[in-house]
Amino acid sequence: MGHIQITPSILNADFARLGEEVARIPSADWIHVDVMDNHFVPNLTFGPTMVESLARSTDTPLDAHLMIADADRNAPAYVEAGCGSVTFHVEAARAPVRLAREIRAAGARASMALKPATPIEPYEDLLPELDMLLIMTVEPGFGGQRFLDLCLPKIRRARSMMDKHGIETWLQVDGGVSLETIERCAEAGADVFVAGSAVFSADDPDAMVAALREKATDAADD
Ligand SMILES: O=C(CO)[C@@H](O)[C@H](O)COP(=O)(O)O
Ligand SMILES: [Fe+2]
Repeated sequence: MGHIQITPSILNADFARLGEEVARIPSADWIHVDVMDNHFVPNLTFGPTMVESLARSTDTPLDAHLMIADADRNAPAYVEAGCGSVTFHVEAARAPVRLAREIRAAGARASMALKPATPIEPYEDLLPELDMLLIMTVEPGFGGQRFLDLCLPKIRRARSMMDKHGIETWLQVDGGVSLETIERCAEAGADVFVAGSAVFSADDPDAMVAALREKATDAADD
């Protein structure tokens, strides 16, 4: 398991003041940017041009979560836009191995996401091709949804597969992560935590990042 990292999602931030919003969370390890195309998910956010501007406005690396169709064709633009990590959904990729290799070759960390109903087992042999696996803990598309406990066994199974293969792939969880749910995720083996509404609805977002980090670290150490 890697060290605990907190990656706040800007989905619930004020899009008209994104630079200032990101500046409110200096202790974030990454900034999680949710790209939605109103096709793969029923919601629309922003594309590579805006992501490129955001990348230029902060020293914190960007973690792009692409909820877009035809990931094979569309994902490389987010490496070019300056993201340090690019996550595509396996449900939207025709050739996930080729795409992961392309993202790595272009200079970013390659990551693959699974929706709650997508099993991990068919992808076990593919894990060494990835720098990170994202297990969604809500149906992708919206912030502020309730955490799905039914995803916890999949997180445990993914962590044992990684241990079995002796690989350092990070295991990220995304959706409904809060002070109430983060311990369960860390105990199950997650080490990278996306939190959107928990961080941006807090009076002090950076203090919330610290509180989430402390809870996850304590749970992972137990
Ligand atoms: O990818 C998504 C939603 O599809 C997430 O990144 C959410 O934006 C996280 O928000 P919260 O569930 O933490 O409010
Ligand atoms: Fe996300």
